[in-house]
Amino acid sequence: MSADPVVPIVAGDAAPVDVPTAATAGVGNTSEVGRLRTVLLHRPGDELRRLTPRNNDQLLFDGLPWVDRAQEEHDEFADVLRSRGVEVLLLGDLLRETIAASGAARIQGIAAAVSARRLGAHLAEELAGHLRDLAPADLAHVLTAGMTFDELPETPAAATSSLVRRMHHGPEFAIDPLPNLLFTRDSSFWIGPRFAITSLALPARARETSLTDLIYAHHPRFAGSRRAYESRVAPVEGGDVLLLAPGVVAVGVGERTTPAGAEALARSLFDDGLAHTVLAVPIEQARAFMHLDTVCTMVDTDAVVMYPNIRDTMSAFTLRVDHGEVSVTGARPFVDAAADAMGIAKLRVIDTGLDPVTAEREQWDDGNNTLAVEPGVVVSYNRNVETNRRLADSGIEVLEIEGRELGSGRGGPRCMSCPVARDAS
Ligand SMILES: NC(=O)NCCC[C@H](N)C(=O)O
Repeated sequence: MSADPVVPIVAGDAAPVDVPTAATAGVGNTSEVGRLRTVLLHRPGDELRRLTPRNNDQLLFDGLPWVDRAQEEHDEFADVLRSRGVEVLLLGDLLRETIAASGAARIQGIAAAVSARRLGAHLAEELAGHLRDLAPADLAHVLTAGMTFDELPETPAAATSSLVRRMHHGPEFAIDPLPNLLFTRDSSFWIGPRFAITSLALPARARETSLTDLIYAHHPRFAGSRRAYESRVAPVEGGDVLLLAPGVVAVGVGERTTPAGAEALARSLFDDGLAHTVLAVPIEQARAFMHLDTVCTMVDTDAVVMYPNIRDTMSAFTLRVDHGEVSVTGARPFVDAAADAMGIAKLRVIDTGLDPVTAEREQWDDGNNTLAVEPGVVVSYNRNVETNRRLADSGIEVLEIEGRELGSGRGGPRCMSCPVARDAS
């Protein structure tokens, strides 16, 4: 496998490091706002049709989306990105192609989905055998939408010899669906020329990474790409990871990413020369603030939009490496720590000036969860009228999309996108 070519970077007051550039054409990402070239989305499918009033909380949705309408909204989102010259990769397509191209990927996906703990060894083996024979599109469907006991293949032996099958109710899941695949931001991210497979904190999402993992490992599109961050020990979710500038990474620590996860990620990025500074940003352990990108996203090379109600309290610990030793300093105000690490005089916080109640409502509806397609141009849900108006008043171009149904999963444009390639900003 080829080594990553390197370019020296110096940012802020940190020691210069060599940050690798892309070794594989069409991948690589060192910024939140550089012109977006390629992005990974997931068009929501039948996995959303699995949501019921009985399981939506556990599956991390706040309601039951109208699925056809959610798909239309998602198509509009993808079209807005395409209209800006962005190549849109769809996870469902990549999954199908990967399974078609690689027997190892097929086995890997099945192994992660079929649990002997739930099904018992006998039924698990039988189901795995059935899945191994499915056409790629059908297997991809099972891996994303899951399978109920009612949908298990009929075999004479299973009807008589599987207690598990006899005792489970038909609509229960033999394989859980993955409705949160929609939020491609969280299960992987690209940093420099490499992809990182994250480690998702909650059981409802844990299996998502088995799919991103097999796609990056086996899809021909990513041949030659190398992995960053191998640790599965502690949770790290992509929504908590912001690439503030080349070599400077902010990591939210709260409901999902833990201190151990942030530290493991930092050490791994330092070891691979992918970062010289990591800012660990404490965020409240609450559903409304589940990831750093629910309260703060970059809208320009030196500007963020931030939930006003935390603006004065957001802080950061600074992690750096010097001669092989990691040092942790702070905590100090996030904007100051970020500006120093980025080597800029000031990190601008767009002044949305909203009253606390409007701010709280629009934060809940992902008003601060913008996706930049180039510096100063972001995608946002249209329902966040006041936040979007303030962004526009500050010179940020806002490309509005409908999020009435998509928003029921509690994620906005940044959550629903995993940039694979951006220009340097
Ligand atoms: N980066 C993000 O904030 N992603 C949104 C994830 C929403 C999903 N329903 C979850 O609770 O994990």
